[in-house]
Amino acid sequence: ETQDKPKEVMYTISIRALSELLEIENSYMEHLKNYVSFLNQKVESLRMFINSVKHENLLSKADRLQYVSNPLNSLGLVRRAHEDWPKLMAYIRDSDTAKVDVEEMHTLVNRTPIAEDMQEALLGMDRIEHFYGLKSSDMVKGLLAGHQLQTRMSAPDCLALGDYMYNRSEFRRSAQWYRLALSVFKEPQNSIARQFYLPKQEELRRKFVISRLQEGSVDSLSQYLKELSEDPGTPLAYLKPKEAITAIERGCRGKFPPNPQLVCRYNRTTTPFMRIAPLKEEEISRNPLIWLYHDVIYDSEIAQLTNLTRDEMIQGTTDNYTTPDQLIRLFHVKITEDDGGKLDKTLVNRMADISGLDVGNTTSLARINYGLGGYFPEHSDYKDIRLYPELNEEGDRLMTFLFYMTDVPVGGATIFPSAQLSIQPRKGSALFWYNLHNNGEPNSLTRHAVCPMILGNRWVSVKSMLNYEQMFRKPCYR
Ligand SMILES: O=C(O)CCC(=O)C(=O)O
Ligand SMILES: [Fe+2]
Repeated sequence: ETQDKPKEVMYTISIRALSELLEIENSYMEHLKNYVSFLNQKVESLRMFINSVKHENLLSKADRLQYVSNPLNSLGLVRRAHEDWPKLMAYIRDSDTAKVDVEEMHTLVNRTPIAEDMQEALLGMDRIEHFYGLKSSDMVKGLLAGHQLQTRMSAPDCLALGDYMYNRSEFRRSAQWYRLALSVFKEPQNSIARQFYLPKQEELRRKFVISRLQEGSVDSLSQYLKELSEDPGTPLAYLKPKEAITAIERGCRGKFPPNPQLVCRYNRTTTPFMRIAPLKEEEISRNPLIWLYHDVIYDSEIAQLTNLTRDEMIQGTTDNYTTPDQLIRLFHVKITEDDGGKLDKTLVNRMADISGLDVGNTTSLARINYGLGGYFPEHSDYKDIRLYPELNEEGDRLMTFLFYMTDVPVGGATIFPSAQLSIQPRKGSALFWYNLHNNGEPNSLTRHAVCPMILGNRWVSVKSMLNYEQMFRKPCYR
């Protein structure tokens, strides 16, 4: 436990890092396989030894006396006791090959997630279930928001979620997960899990009933026991009023009205560049002003931008942003300063060409990778100069430019809850919006969020441009 962990210990908050954890598991399994084949050899040798010393028919005292009356038998017996037994004990105890594997496995265990990582993974699953209003019995079967995966959840997974929900006082949900754990646990392929992780079935039943009692009453005990015997797909009754769904949740569930098709055209006019290389441009909204562009970043550029090692990225948290509420981990991020690589400059110049804005000494480019159930709560990219007078020098963040570097098949939309807009990432697209009104005041309709990730590997590249640099370039939109 006390061994030093690597600097960046979280895996769950970026898919890139999770793939590293998978590599670690692969080598763990390699050593475990070696160890098992070593054990097999050992078992084989020991079995041979046992077979060479057969005493089955020496059950009575008379038989035994007869046996040792034979000097060859007695010699063998004494020699085995003197020479073979201690050798066997040493053989059973250790072996250099096994030691190496066991030590390696210890090292790998020390590199694997800390308790926080486990909590983060459970939180991610919690969001997926809650934000999208999914049924736990669907999730167990790999059915996520209408998308069928070839993966099923195990009984220990269900139990972990049950305990997690219970500890967060989500008692209806914990009861559902416990009931699911019970039913998955009965499946034959879970026999190992049964031995390793699961409390007895009775314990799970008890946890279910306690969860129900937390919100219900002892008078209804027989009803809860009846629920327990029902199919785990039957939703449990609400014993507490159901919470209303929030605007963000509605947006993430695809309940916003479809984005109005305002204009879709080839832009040939904003800058001289666009007359040579016209862009597929969609006007998404007039207030706030939002445009979406397609095919503005090449696959080769994306490959280069997303080729980052663990050491190069840091953990992004909400305290770096204007999110009001709780501190949460957002993603892994790499921030390139203004004098960053050649490719960064290319991208920044492209943003300037597309937007017609001067990107001068802009804020830095961030490359971001989201993780399991990764979520960015509602926030603004502007800070509001009236609240932060120190921004007077450079001005607030006039606009935000977002490159989508991957497709996100399920979940992970960028949404503007007040403006009721939702944009699904498409590889190579870019989203661009004004955070401020023409008079420089913040437009609160630009507050935005990222819906919890369900399926995929979400990479974006983001940059903001500051207001005062634009004095001579910003066209006045109305
Ligand atoms: O990932 C996204 O879609 C949005 C990122 C974002 O809002 C930000 O970096 O400020
Ligand atoms: Fe943002």
